[in-house]
Amino acid sequence: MEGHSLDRQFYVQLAPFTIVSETVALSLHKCFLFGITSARRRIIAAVRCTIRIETPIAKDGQLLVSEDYLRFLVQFANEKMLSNSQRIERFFCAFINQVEGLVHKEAPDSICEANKTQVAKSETQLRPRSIKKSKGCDTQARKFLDLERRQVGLLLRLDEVEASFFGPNSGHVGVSKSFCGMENVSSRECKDTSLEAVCQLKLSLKDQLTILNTAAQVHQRTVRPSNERGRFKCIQLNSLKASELLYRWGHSACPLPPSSSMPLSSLLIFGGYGGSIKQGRQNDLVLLTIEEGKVQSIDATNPPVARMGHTACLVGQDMVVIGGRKDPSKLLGDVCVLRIDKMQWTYPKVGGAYFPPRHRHAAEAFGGKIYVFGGLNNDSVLGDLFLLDTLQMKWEQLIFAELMPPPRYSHSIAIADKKLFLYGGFDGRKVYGDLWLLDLNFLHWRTVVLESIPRFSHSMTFAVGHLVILGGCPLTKHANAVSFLDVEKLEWVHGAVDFPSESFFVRHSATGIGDTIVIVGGGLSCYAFGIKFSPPFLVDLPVSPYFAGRHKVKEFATLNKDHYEENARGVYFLRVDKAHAKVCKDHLKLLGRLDSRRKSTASEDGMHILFPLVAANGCDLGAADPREMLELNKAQCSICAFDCHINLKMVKLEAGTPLKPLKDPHEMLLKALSPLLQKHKYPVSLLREIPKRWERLDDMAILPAESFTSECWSSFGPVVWQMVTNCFSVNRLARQARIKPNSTRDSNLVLLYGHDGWVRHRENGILYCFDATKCMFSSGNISEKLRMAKLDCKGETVVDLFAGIGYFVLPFLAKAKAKKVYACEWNPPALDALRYNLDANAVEDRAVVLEGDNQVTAPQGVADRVCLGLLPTSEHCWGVALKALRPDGGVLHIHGNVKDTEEQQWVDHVCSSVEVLSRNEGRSWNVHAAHVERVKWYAPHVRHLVVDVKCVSKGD
Ligand SMILES: C[S@@+](CC[C@H](N)C(=O)[O-])C[C@H]1O[C@@H](n2cnc3c(N)ncnc32)[C@H](O)[C@@H]1O
Repeated sequence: MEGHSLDRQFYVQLAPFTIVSETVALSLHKCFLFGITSARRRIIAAVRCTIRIETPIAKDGQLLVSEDYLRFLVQFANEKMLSNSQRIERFFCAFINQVEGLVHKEAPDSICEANKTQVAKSETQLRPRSIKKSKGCDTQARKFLDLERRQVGLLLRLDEVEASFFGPNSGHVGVSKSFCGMENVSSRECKDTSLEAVCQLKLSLKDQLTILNTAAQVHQRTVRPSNERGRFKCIQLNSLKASELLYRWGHSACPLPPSSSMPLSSLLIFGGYGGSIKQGRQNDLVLLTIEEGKVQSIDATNPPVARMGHTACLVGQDMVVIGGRKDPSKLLGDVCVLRIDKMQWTYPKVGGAYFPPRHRHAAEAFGGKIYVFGGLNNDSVLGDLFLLDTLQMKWEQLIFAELMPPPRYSHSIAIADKKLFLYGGFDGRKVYGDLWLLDLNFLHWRTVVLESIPRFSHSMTFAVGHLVILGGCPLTKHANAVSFLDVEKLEWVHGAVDFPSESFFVRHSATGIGDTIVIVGGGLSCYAFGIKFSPPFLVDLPVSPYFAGRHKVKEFATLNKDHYEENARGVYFLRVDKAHAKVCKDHLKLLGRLDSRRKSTASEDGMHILFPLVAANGCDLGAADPREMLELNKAQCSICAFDCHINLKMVKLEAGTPLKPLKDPHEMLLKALSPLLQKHKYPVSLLREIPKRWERLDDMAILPAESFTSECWSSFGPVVWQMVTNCFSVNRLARQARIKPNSTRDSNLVLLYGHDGWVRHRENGILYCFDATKCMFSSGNISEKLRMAKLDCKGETVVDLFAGIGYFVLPFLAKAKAKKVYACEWNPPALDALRYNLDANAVEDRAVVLEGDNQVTAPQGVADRVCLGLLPTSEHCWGVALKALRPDGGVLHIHGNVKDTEEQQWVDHVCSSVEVLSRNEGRSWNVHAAHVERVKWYAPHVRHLVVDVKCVSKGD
């Protein structure tokens, strides 16, 4: 910042890395950039990172912060800048590898080492980083890329562009104007590569696209799949009229089976980001008729909000759209249904479990149900599996005993042969190349250990008996690679598609229709110039010798066939005589073996009860010995009051009774966790540590203190906590503990899963934000907060001697409309939260925060009302409270924990003590208990009481 006169408003801004690049997210994750940008007349000094913080540092020529602070910021920014430059170095090293490959037309691996030396050399030449002035522009030279000299570079121009990067390693490419300029100089074989010359270059859009296409060529040449089985012809559909309607990404594409109204195979494309004139999120429908090669916009009544990153599945005559993102701040969790025959959108009411909003999830329909996995919910990467029953329009969350796929987004799922395949994705750090398989009969996950390449934002579709995987990030590996997974043999084969060089398949859609794959949209994002979309393509598979003659296992018409019928697989029941039914049921429940989604039933002879069993770990229940399976050895039988000789029999009923959705999280957890304990040979008695009740604060479930206390639970790693958070539909998990009996009443909450304990909780229209691991929050006090909120405190001054995070201060101000509240508090985390909450509820102008011991800080003679919300007692502060009251009296709200047999004595004791204390203070007041509020049970036989003590001047 040296050298700038501070004549405008300056900010130090810690802002998100707005290139929003998947490259950047990968290779520069959590990196920082520091720079000064000028936006109109405002100049911003910015440190870019993943969290946005903006600090004004100067205004109208005046520094708003101390020089020391400014120095600290600059030093901080420089540190970030340094670590960032090291990351950029690695990024450029990867880039130059690609460039060398292009220039030498060699495989890049062979020159990697040479490049490292090259980069190191060019780096020494290019340092130090000084600001050079050129005519008419203020330019800071950093590094640059000169293809002829094979040097890496980046130019930072402060007057036009902040800084951006050109990255072949992803679906997004950031190009700074200055960088393009350098590339442009090179491609035109211009000898003058001085910085000044580069700065003065003005690029046309055509030049910019040339740069992008050059990058594409770099990618194309790098792909050489090892076990390549063929190259596939690709027909570009840019002859299509109005094909720019298909220039979009993050959209959905549903194959429509031929029908009387639409006799030809077609694709129905919905939403996404694109647009030929003005780009943005879309809510339009486009029909692509494959055989005719026709693209047309379709009108439908009552369309939903525009979105991208949603899913659309075909169920019968309905296209069911789920979720997506309306804009960066608005995630959607809605279900929109398009009646295809009427082209009419409807919005059914969806019941069942809570389905958290999300985008970049994956969904697939089967048997009238839509399976939805993962996605992004703001910063939370989801790993849940939901099932939407489109007949009943009900969400159900499926909970799994075994390991399930870790959370991710931009992955893909497909269903074939009653198996759900899940592949790839990204969790913000790791790119996944794992393939998971969910058996839809037994709802059992397993991983398929196969050679596969990590990727995300790719596509997966079904064609010629294979799952076909195309495109995705990182681009260097997948630009034209296509992978096939034989769903019967679970074998991979790889091939390559002859795409034209300027096509990029990231966030595109690929739909298998017979032996053809239809690719729509996708592209690359460029920071400086927007998105370059790919034209639509058809890939014909049977031209490859590998696939020629292979039978088409699934045609798209059958794959997408609407079959609502309930899965009629056989279901195993445990038969037990009626006398032992209850104890058997309890034991099955405890083991998590009772399939509570099915009904128990009486046998035909009326003598027995049949309990439906959950299949565990894929074991064949038909072959299982019921006694062994239920761990009914002698010891167990005595524990669970089982008669060892009880007659148990396994019975298979061919048609399963209809599934009832699992609702109770306790039941869901029993089902999910008992096989885990069994597998690791832990005693089933540990299941008693699974909580039956819990509290919810924000997206955190707070479990009772006695939950999951055995060490075995944490020994499983995060998997158990993930299951529990899935069951409660939350992202964080904590275990309650008794509030510390210290003077600050600290929280003892243990965070079991999640990043931090900061929660936002809204109650009675008031926002309470605090760190739940540091500050207590008693939801049992809600009645008292409501009571205080209902008081009419207009014109009153209130003193809260134990303000905490603002439990009562906020109701007094926001609801009871007190004129002023003095808030005494001495605990720093509570003070942070209190100040935040006053501000967040816009009542800070009527609050005075008094930091420190209330014995010292409390005001005197000002209050109409004093609140003493401390447990177990606030007796040591009654004197301070009396002094705070106005000379003519007022009301004290005195809290205390009181034995249920001693309530009246306590009230009498409070009143007489207050009277004595007031007399000692020289006040002449009548003291009486105007009301006693029973707030909650604090412990067995101990109540949290509040007595309203009225002190009235004797003269009144
Ligand atoms: C957390 S609230 C109590 C809320 C609730 N009624 C309860 O006790 O269950 C009590 C707050 O008073 C604060 N506190 C206790 N003694 C104090 C003192 N002498 N001066 C200022 N703050 C005090 C604690 O730091 C704490 O934040």
